[in-house]
Amino acid sequence: MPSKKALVRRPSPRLAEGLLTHIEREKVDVDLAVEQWEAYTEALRTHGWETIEVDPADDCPDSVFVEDTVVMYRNVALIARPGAESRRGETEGVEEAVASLGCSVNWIWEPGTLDGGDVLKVGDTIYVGRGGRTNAAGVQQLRAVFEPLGARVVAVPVSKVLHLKSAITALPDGTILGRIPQLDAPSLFPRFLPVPEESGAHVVLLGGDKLLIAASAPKTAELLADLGHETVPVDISEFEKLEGCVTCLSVRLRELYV
Ligand SMILES: NC(=O)NCCC[C@H](N)C(=O)O
Repeated sequence: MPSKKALVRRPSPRLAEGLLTHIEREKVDVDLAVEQWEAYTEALRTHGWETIEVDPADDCPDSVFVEDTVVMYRNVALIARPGAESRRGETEGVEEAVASLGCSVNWIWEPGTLDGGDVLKVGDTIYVGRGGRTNAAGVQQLRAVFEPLGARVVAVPVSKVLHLKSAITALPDGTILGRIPQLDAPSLFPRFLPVPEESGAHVVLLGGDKLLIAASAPKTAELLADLGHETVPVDISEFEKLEGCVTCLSVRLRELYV
């Protein structure tokens, strides 16, 4: 059954201590971040999504980036094993949340590591980035869970950005959005639309032609509007300072059977 529920997680008071890999640290305004998070969740609700708050994980600075903790395929959840040890404490609350929604639950086990930000679904194709956070064992375990359900898993090397979805996401028609210089192997993607801004590579599909996009990507928003999409900009500047993007602040559950 189609469903429109989205998991979100309130920012930790320790947000400003979040991990950084590819950018320099800038001061994060935690109060502003909370306001931006409220506006982000409100934008989801305005477009028909029921937001479900996972119990906060205040000791984990990066816990607001809830996308990294679980991968959903239909009603099957795969609990991640974050590549960064400081993020491992984030998964417990998410496991409880998906189990209470009636999802069947699987886990990435040691020695596997996998971050949800490395997983992009386009129809029944699941692209998985093998990079700084997701290792080969994590890729194998993801395959073992989802291929029997009919998914085709395509592994993609990622070395230039934090996660695969830092570099690309997909439009509702499956066109991949991104910037070629950030990709190790752009030819793996069959239909590719280059975007003018780095943060323009990230869209959240809200349903129909509606796309949530960062306010920091106005030229991309214009390009997408010109192609017939309706764009919904949200300011997530404080999360961008921590290598976050619009996708990583929620997990959309589109096919629950309960
Ligand atoms: N999926 C995502 O893009 N997640 C962003 C995570 C940012 C966080 N500071 C981290 O390094 O794990």
